Amino acid sequence: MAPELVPSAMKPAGYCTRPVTVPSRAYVTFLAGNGDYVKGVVGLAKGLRKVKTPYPLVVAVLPDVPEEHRRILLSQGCIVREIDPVYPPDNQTQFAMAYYVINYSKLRIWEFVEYSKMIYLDGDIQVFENIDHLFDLPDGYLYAVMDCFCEKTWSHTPQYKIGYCQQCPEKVKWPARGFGQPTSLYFNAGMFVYEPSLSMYEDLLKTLKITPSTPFAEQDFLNVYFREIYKPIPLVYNLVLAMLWRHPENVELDKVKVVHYCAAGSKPWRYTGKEDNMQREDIKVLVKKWRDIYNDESLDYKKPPTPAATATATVGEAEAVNMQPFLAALSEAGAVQFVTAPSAA
Ligand SMILES: O=c1ccn([C@@H]2O[C@H](COP(=O)(O)OP(=O)(O)O)[C@@H](O)[C@H]2O)c(=O)[nH]1
Ligand SMILES: OC[C@H]1O[C@H](O[C@@H]2[C@@H](O)[C@H](O)[C@@H](O)[C@H](O)[C@@H]2O)[C@H](O)[C@@H](O)[C@H]1O
Ligand SMILES: [Mn+2]
Repeated sequence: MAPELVPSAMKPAGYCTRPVTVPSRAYVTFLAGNGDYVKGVVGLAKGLRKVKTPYPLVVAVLPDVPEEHRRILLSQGCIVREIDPVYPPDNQTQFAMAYYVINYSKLRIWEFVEYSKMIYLDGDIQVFENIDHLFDLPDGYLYAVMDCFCEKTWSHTPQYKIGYCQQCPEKVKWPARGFGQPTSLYFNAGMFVYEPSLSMYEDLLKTLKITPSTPFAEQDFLNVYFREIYKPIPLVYNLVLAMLWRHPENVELDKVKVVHYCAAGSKPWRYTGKEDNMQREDIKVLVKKWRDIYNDESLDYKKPPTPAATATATVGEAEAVNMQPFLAALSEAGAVQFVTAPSAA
């Protein structure tokens, strides 16, 4: 994006004449603990390199991430930023997964205001095709892919109990009576496009303090907080693996750009094939695709040459994407109203 110049009419006397550069963009992920998720983040860093994005990967690490893991991430060209944990208010909630309590710390990424726009990706996500064009989506919204309510992890919810899922709203309709308002569109918080903002960051933390925690932890919280400005984007940007067996009619696997290895047993770096659905051919193919990138030494980060040489070097030409057809297609997708970019005029 060209640096913004301040129009001369607006320049008070003695105003600095250097161009005001627009803050930059980056991908961001979250790493906690000293376990094997660091492999997920290394895989993500190499996958982003493979699709030739010019934008860096920032890794928000909790204090418990060991020095050795931080060194590995730095050696893979990541920007490592330590964050303090964020804890939800004490209450007796039963999280869908006990470790979800650490995921509230994801909220710290709203504080990364040196970036004008960021794409958050879980450490168990892989980007197989360039998605840089998402950075050009109109500001003022949070963009993410709709989740699925059909896995057992949702058995605590009313929608699961009646077999309702937003992925197939016609199959079992939300009952007119007795169930209150239908759940507004609900996104998977493993991937989203957002704009860091200190005021929003402070409000998020203030709001969290008075919000009882719920089974899907920060994902539930983010869905409530952003319900007015959430804009769904197609599932090609975050294939929650359960969609393959829950809603195969909604999935065109060869068009999928981003895969989210969130189904039980699907984390590629510890896949054994023993859990339900893990012997499926498509799962085996997707795990191998992830492992091929992770093991590809040609995708390891190479320190750029001396500054003089880097003045001209390009990190890799991500193809320029004209947003209009993409946005028009989103809206034509029909199922849900997608935002369209304001006309160029
Ligand atoms: O021990 C852990 C658990 C989770 N995470 C981070 O938190 C994210 C959300 O957890 P997870 O992806 O396991 O949730 P799921 O999407 O599978 O529900 C992960 O992708 C990691 O980025 C981590 O770093 N260490
Ligand atoms: O802390 C709550 C987590 O909730 C979400 O994971 C869930 C959700 O996707 C369900 O729909 C699936 O059924 C389930 O398997 C999966 O674990 C996010 O992916 C993760 O980033 C994080 O926010
Ligand atoms: Mn995940």
